[in-house]
Amino acid sequence: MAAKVRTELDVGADGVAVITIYNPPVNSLSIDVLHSLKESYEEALRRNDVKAIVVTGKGGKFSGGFDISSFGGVQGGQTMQPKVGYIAIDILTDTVEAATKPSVAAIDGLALGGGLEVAMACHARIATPTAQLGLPELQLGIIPGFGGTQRLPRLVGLTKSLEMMLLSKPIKGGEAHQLGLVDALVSPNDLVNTARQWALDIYECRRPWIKSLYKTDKLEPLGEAREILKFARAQAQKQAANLHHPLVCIDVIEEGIVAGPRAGLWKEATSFQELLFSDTCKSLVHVFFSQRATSKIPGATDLGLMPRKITKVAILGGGLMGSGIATAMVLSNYPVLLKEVNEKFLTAGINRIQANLQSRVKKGKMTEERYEKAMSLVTGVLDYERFKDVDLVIEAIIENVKLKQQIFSDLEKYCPSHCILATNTSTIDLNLIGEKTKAQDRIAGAHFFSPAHVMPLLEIVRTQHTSPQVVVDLLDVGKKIKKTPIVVGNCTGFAVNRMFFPYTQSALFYVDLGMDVYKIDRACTKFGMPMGPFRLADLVGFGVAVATGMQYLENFPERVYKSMLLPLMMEGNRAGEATQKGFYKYEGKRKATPDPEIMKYIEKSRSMAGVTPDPELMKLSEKDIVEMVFFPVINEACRVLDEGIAVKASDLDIASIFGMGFPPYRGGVMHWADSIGAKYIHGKLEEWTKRYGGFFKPCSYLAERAAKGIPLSAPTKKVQARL
Ligand SMILES: C[C@H](O)CC(=O)SCCNC(=O)CCNC(=O)[C@H](O)C(C)(C)COP(=O)(O)OP(=O)(O)OC[C@H]1O[C@@H](n2cnc3c(N)ncnc32)[C@H](O)[C@@H]1OP(=O)(O)O
Repeated sequence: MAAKVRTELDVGADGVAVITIYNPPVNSLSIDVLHSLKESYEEALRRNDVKAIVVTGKGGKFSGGFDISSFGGVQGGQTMQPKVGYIAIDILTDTVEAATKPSVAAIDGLALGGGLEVAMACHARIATPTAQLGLPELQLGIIPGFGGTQRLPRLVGLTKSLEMMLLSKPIKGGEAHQLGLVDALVSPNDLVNTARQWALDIYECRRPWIKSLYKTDKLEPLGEAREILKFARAQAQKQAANLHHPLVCIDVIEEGIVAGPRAGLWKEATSFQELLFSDTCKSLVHVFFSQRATSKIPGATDLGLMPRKITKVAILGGGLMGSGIATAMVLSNYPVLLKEVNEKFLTAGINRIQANLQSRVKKGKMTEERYEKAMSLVTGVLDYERFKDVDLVIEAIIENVKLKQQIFSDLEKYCPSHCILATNTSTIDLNLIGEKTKAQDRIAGAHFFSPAHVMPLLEIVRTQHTSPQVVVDLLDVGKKIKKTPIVVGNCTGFAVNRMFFPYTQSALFYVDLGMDVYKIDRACTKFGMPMGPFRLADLVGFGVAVATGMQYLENFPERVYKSMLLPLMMEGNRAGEATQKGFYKYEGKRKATPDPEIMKYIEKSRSMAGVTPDPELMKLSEKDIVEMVFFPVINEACRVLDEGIAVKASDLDIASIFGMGFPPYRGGVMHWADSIGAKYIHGKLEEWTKRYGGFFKPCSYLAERAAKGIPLSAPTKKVQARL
């Protein structure tokens, strides 16, 4: 097939024209592909030797949907957009669905977004059991724009279609068949032939010729439909109050039900166009590509290295982190040796893995059989005897430098010479940990986030000595255990915790200055954080927060605010959620209630700090509070970039979303910062430095970019010193 041809038309002796979509890697629907689809259709409709049409995708993938990489060009005005409704109405409704010849979609692999919408415009759909069908457009800040909001409810009913669209959740071929979205399930080998026969059967009136757009049998009666839509609106607002596009999606569906599908198509087309230009869409598309870019690492993944096979993993420490990591590993079928120092701790560790897996069984995410299989992969040990054939060790013991140094020198003795020696430390400099070993090139960080089997981020840390092969291997393990990896350089706190630290630090500072704990948390959650800094401190536990604070104090004394609030509260047996009391009270399961009792600690902390409460702070709006909490985070993110700890700004966006819970629809911390502008951020930090001191001092990277008007995310030309 010539590179320019985007669909291929092949007419068989049976009179069926097979149109194959071809646009690797996922057969996305660029405007070129869509034009070519229209031309292929017109040709098939013109030709007398064609009775019926089959649409399919090349290479076992129907289509991954509209070409997301073209969004930027359209948003920036560099690419011309087709007129409103051209694709959904002119091509898919008036050419494909209204054709005088029947068409059948043959779906293998993916039929997502626009891909599924093309398939739904056909008169029947044949799929393989493993095919994925869905309308995930909302996760990109848009709504389905090729008729999906109208056809999906008519094929599977309102409730199921809302679930699929609002949660951007694809379904497998089997479920699609049960729901009626797919007419038959066949193996990949039989797919196109079955679809050909089906198309001929429709042509010869042996099967019904169905136009999805005008189906009504699956639609709930109007009154019931309105109730379902009302409930969906309430749910959408509850889940993401800052998001507008889910509500637009519901409105568009409603229009089709109330005013008819053609009116629905028009409303869909105009709304799609508007949403494409929204900040939410720009941010979410940025996140889509940034997430895929995290595993492209200069000096590692561009060297042509193949990941080595990791057959056996050992984990040191069966505490919360170690057992979580072990759970993540066995869930992806890695055999795990779990090492502890005594029987009691080992049993506790294994019990934690069991509990993690059992909770999946209870939620219906895992069968008992899978559970047994996963547990059979865990072997508990008390010494290093069985470490002679492990390929990867992950140390997950307490944050004690001396102990870690001893362990790493033991590991060097007992593990084979190719074995990767990784640590899950969240803050300690890797060069310190590896100080007593010679295996410097095999030492790396594999920093998981708690709970490790749930949280999606994996921070892979490399020192100047870590070999590129080790980075490639860890990226591969990360992919296999379904984590989003970011590769960062070595320093205290690495990238994620370095950014995280000022989040709580600034909040503690404002409390000493007179601001209300709960007001700060509320402003942050309204902004879109899953929890504010104080609720988060409760969750992490004050012990961990204070220990981390000490590491920072040692390494970055000039920008650590020495609040006494956490130590004071710990003295009063308030150490966070685990002790049932922290900044909040915890009575029911995880339910946090504000507690006026904390005032006595706050007053003491304020008097020890010797700061005078600032009455100006009481007048701040929620927007101001968010800026005061997050601008120091941006400042630190800039330092992390400047020092070469992170390779690119978009990695920090992903780190902030997956590691801190920063709202993805704001695009991550650096993307958000650029939407505000370096100049404004710099100005504010300067103002606060004058008023409150050095904690806020803007770093040189931020100052320079603000002065020159360069976006904070623009690539830095500096040599990446740490990588
Ligand atoms: C008008 C319409 O209603 C609007 C739309 O259709 S919007 C698009 C709706 N479709 C989607 O949201 C699907 C987005 N894609 C995905 O979820 C996943 O990529 C996938 C499930 C298709 C494949 O996942 P996976 O096999 O893990 O591969 P993944 O690494 O994600 O993607 C492979 C490559 O295809 C690219 N890609 C995937 N979907 C794409 C799309 N719709 N457009 C352009 N490129 C796409 C990725 O960027 C990646 O490129 P890279 O190799 O250069 O990094």
